[in-house]
Amino acid sequence: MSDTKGFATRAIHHAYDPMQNEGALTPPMHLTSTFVFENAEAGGEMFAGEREGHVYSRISNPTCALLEQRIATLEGAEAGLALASGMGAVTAILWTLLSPGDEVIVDKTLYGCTFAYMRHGLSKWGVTVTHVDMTDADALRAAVSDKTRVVYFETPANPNMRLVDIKQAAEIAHSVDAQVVVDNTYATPYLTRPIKLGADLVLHSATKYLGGHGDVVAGLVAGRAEQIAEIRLVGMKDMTGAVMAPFNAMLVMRGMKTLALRMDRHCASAQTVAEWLEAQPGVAKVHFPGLKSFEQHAIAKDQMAKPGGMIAFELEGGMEAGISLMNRLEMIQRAVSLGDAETLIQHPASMTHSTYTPEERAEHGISDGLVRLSVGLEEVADILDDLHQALSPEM
Ligand SMILES: C/C=C(/N=C/c1c(COP(=O)(O)O)cnc(C)c1O)C(=O)O
Repeated sequence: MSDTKGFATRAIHHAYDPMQNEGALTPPMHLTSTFVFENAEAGGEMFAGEREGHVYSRISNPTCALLEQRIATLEGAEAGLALASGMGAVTAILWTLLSPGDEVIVDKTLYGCTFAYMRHGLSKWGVTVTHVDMTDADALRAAVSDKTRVVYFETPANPNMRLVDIKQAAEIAHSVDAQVVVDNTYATPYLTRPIKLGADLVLHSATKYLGGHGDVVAGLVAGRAEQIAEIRLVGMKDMTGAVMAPFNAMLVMRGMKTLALRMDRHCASAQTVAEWLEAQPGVAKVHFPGLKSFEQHAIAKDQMAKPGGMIAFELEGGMEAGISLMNRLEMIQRAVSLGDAETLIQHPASMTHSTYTPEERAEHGISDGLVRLSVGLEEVADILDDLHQALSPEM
């Protein structure tokens, strides 16, 4: 399938020909841990990198290889890499790129475990981690130096939705030859393609929108072929071992076939829900890229094809009101993760971002009252009804 076809078509057909696979419409799963060499010399040549082919599934696997080609084409990258989880992707990249004495500059708001890895993992190994509000270009410009190896951020940021201008951040990072690593989990390549805007590497928790059905934990990376090969052989094979199982690759590929369809629905419903929430008297603030009140609304309109399916909001009654709202919901599920068919709600301060101390949460813009909503694929009227009854207990 040539890369000239549209997004949804490539998500379904790219790099797979049924007639090369016994006519099977869906790709076969290679549930094998190892691969046989035709002779001893061939085995030696493969280990030496002198011969193409699969050696062992902790290095590569044909089912994962097809998924890697799919994420590469959707992100507009040369190559892709499939890993066991989003954190597998984060750690495999950064262990490969960074050495003691290096500096990584990260945005002020990161997913909780990414924050913990940066703050309590990398920094133990002599890497300096500096948090910067990357929505402020002058702050980023002032922070980079010749010791900066990586500039890292999420787009939008989990959980408060802050949006970094990718093109601008990449220009600043490249002015000191730093690598730009963007976590595109929230937007997906359907809404934003960071490589087109100057990023060097893109990563995903494919657990989320790409898998899209709450049935797999997985990670993906996309970027230049040479760099992906290095992350595969160093960060994935040796330093983390965070490899994706072929069965999980099948689940993610199956999810990706409907990514465009699902994102259209997530975005449309989230816009309706965000506007409804903003009009409710008990709601103090709604953070959603599709709202005119959103701080980086102009960047969102420019950088995102649609505003996404994630909303963060705060109630007038703060954390107590947020917890009570969550406990009164009947259809919307109280669960972490995001990007599923089911609408999910969670409380970052005590759940996904509990890795931050209260002081760190205050410093990083994660208020105790913040509630995070992953708007699912149910009828939007049913989502609104559930929120309405939970917000107005006297009903
Ligand atoms: C429970 C998990 C949540 N998030 C995860 C996550 C990861 C890490 O992805 P794995 O969970 O390792 O696939 C990486 N990058 C981003 C922007 C994420 O949101 C959550 O927020 O609810």
